[in-house]
Amino acid sequence: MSSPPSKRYEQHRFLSIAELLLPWLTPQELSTISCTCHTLSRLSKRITAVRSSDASRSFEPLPIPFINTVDSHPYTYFLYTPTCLISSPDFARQFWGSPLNPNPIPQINFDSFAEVSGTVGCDCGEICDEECSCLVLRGGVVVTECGMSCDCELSCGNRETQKGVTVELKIVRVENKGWGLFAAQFIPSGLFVCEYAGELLTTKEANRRQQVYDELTKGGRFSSALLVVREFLPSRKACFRINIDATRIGNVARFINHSCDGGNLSTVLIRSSGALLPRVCFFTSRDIQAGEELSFSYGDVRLRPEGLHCFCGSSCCFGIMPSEDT
Ligand SMILES: C[S@@+](CC[C@H](N)C(=O)[O-])C[C@H]1O[C@@H](n2cnc3c(N)ncnc32)[C@H](O)[C@@H]1O
Repeated sequence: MSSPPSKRYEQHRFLSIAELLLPWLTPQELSTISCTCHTLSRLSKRITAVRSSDASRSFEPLPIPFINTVDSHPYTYFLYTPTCLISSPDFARQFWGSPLNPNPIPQINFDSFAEVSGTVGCDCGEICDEECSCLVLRGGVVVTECGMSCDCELSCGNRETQKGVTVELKIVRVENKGWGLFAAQFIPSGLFVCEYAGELLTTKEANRRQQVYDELTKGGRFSSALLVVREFLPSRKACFRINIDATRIGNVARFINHSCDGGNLSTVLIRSSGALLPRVCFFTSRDIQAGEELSFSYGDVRLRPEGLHCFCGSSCCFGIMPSEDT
């Protein structure tokens, strides 16, 4: 007769299974499970520490930590995507914060919707130069990059916004504003910081969600990140609109707060060869020192008495945040 497994073996097996399962849990679920025994409580604490050390969970080239000296929130939970996607109900959880495997190979199914089949890119070879047919400048700013239909590699110089977040950033808890995105190094003017990534929505769905978010915001303690960007013709008529919701699925750009003076970031719509839609990208509009908060203007201020109070602190602050008329 074989002897029963030792207590040590049972404990080891229990821990191995817990280490595989717990990184899939939300903070609420982790907190509930951590009440059940010391082992799970210790493991939950280690997962929380790993999560706070990198909001990007290795999707970006550099870690982007949460720093909080204001209250007890260690991090905000959301699903990470480095670029926009069309969400599906299957994408409901993401493995995040395993102490044993803190840098899993990120797996996201980048939808083929994004590619326009049959388009022709450049044929420069591995690396493009200023003669590249994909390169389009508007007001000195590159607005068209190489893309899926080109032969060049990701290392090509005309793909500046496709390499993820390459400047050091941190997410800092700010009095009255929740989290904010901050520079953790000097960033010169005109440099790419990050894309605004999240779920691409139809205007109908964006309107529906905005109403839900407005209601939740009234209850306090809820922060949404639904961005609407419009492109205008020289006649000032809007010709294109893109709705990106980073509230549930997004990237670090979801932490950028509003500033009434326009902030220190400018928004540029970048198109790339073969891609169906442009991407909303943030570039520094002036030199930014290490430790400065990054911000941009959320849009026209419509002074509504029920609008959120603005704490941007700029000398031209309107006192109320712009409300997007979606
Ligand atoms: C895209 S999120 C920015 C990140 C957010 N602070 C957080 O903690 O997740 C937008 C929300 O941040 C807050 N926020 C942004 N800018 C603000 C400002 N200037 N003053 C007060 N709250 C601000 C509002 O709650 C707003 O709905």
